[in-house]
Amino acid sequence: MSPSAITPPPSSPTTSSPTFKILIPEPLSEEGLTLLRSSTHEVTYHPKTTPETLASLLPSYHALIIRSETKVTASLLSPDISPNLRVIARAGVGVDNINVEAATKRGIIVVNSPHGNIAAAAEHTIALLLATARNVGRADAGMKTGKWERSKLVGVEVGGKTLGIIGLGKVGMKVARMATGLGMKVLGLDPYASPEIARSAGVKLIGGGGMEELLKEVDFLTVHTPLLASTADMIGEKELRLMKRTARVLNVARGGVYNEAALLKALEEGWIAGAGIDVYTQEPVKFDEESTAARLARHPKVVATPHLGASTVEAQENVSMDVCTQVLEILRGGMPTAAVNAPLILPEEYRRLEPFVKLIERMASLYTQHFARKKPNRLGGRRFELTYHGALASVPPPSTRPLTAALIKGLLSSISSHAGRDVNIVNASLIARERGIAIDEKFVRDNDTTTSTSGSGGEGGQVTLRSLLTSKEGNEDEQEQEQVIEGVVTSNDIFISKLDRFAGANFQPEGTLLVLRNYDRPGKIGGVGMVVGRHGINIRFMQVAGLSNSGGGGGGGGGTKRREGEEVREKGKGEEDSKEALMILGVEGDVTEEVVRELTSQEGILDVSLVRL
Ligand SMILES: NC(=O)c1ccc[n+]([C@@H]2O[C@H](COP(=O)([O-])OP(=O)(O)OC[C@H]3O[C@@H](n4cnc5c(N)ncnc54)[C@H](O)[C@@H]3O)[C@@H](O)[C@H]2O)c1
Ligand SMILES: O=C(O)[C@H](O)COP(=O)(O)O
Repeated sequence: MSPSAITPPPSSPTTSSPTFKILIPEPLSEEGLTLLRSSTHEVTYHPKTTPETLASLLPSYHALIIRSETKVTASLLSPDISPNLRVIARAGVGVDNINVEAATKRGIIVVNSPHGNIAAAAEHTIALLLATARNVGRADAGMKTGKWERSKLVGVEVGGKTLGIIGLGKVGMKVARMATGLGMKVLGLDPYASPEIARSAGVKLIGGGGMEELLKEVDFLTVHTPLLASTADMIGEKELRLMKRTARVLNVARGGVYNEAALLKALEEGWIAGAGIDVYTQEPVKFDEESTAARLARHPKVVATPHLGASTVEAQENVSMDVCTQVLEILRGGMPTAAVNAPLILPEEYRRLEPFVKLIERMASLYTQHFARKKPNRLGGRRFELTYHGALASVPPPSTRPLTAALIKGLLSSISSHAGRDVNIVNASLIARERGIAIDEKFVRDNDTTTSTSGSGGEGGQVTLRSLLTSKEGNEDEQEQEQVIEGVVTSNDIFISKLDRFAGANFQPEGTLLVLRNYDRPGKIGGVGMVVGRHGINIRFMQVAGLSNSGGGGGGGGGTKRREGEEVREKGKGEEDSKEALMILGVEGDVTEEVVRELTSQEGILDVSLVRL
């Protein structure tokens, strides 16, 4: 995945391997732990951390990997308790134990493993279905205490019976397919389910408002929705009273989708025949407190398991690898594959956007370091326009959020005044709004620009970053009114093709660059070479860009405009000397302030920017 997509280490060069701190306060499969330990990061694995210990540990951690028992509350997510937290990873599906809204406000990415334990959860549902139908729990408990009970434990068959499934998502659909395989008739209720997919799995989808119809008809009921405000207590007394007295219910979703008190009453008073329960409103269930959850778990008509839906070797390996991979990716500035609080970007779509993300981030960082270095606070009050040409314009992506997030990140990464927060896909637009940075995007389908990316195999393209002042301030330099950078993606590389009024050079935006604006006269290159050589700095490459014909913004083009102080230095030179050029040097070595000062004082050098990308 991306080497440099969204969240950089704090003020560290992109080439180094930073060390972050990762905390795992719950059991996690060894595969992911091994992956984490093979990285440069510091991994703390304390699988039995109490909430109090968690609060005391969190301040120094950048990543938190949890399962269902750790409650990540708004207070744990306050900046004083978790100031460094960048990512919360849920090694599983349900994120109802994480205050996702509080995380989003702080730009903390929440990721999960949406597929890793689906088969396990569906199989466990079927296990509870059969166990409930055939009294497997009670029979086993009896045998353990020496009881040979047969007549008391006569069960029912599931073949030919009707199963109602509320929530036809990943787990629900898998349960449906398994149930039809057992010869069951399946009714489904899910306002968002696709009728075609349901039909293909042999499910009869009940239309909106069909809950009553479904409850009256089913012999078994299973719920597979997430726990949300809209699904909490979805099956309560009213619903349970509608069911057949012989019906059995299953919960492998979340404690709370059935009202536990109503369920207990239904079992005690015989409105239904039994239940298979894996999840509870109180976890772990406190048996000594005789809570409703404990009474349900102990009830003779209940087959109870202690939240084992995802507890298979295979599922735990899957979720562990899924989230650990994502955590490492996020910590190195890349994109997660399953972020809960970021737009869904399919891996193939992200692969397509990745070089553009990298290009735009570098263009924006170049912008800040070249144009705004003397007045970084001037980023606010500017409008940034991203114009996409070529492949991105011909087939626009479903979401450009990675691109605009890369813009904000690039603009702000070289100045550390964005309230200590990392910029990422989750919080980029919020940070931009706070800083008064406006962003526009345009797609231009012009054949000319695609030809400029020849060799790109159709996946290349050009991006123009144009920055405009939203309000003209009294003493604003005319050259600051509109500033332009153009960049190009070819199949393998990214280049800057135009910087301000200067084009004709194609340089790779990486490493340390010296950008010198000079009068286009002989001898300049030699003078610059002497200065950097004297300071032991190697020149990796050198490119010269001339004034572009179009002018391209930057104060109206033409190239004859001088900035304050320039005329004094150039006094006495002829008019032909005033034509400007841009020299871009890729350098290696310690470029100090002194080097920049010396270069600036060279005759005919108008301006020097030191850019680190
Ligand atoms: N017991 C376990 O160990 C275990 C393991 C895995 C998943 N789960 C739980 O299973 C649940 C489902 O997981 P999933 O991966 O299938 O999720 P999913 O997002 O793929 O599916 C959820 C489905 O619920 C539907 N839904 C939402 N509100 C609804 C409503 N009011 N009425 C009917 N349908 C509604 C959605 O449209 C969606 O199709 C989650 O709560 C998850 O935490 C539990
Ligand atoms: O939502 C889930 O993925 C399951 O409930 C699994 O929870 P667990 O990771 O605590 O087993």
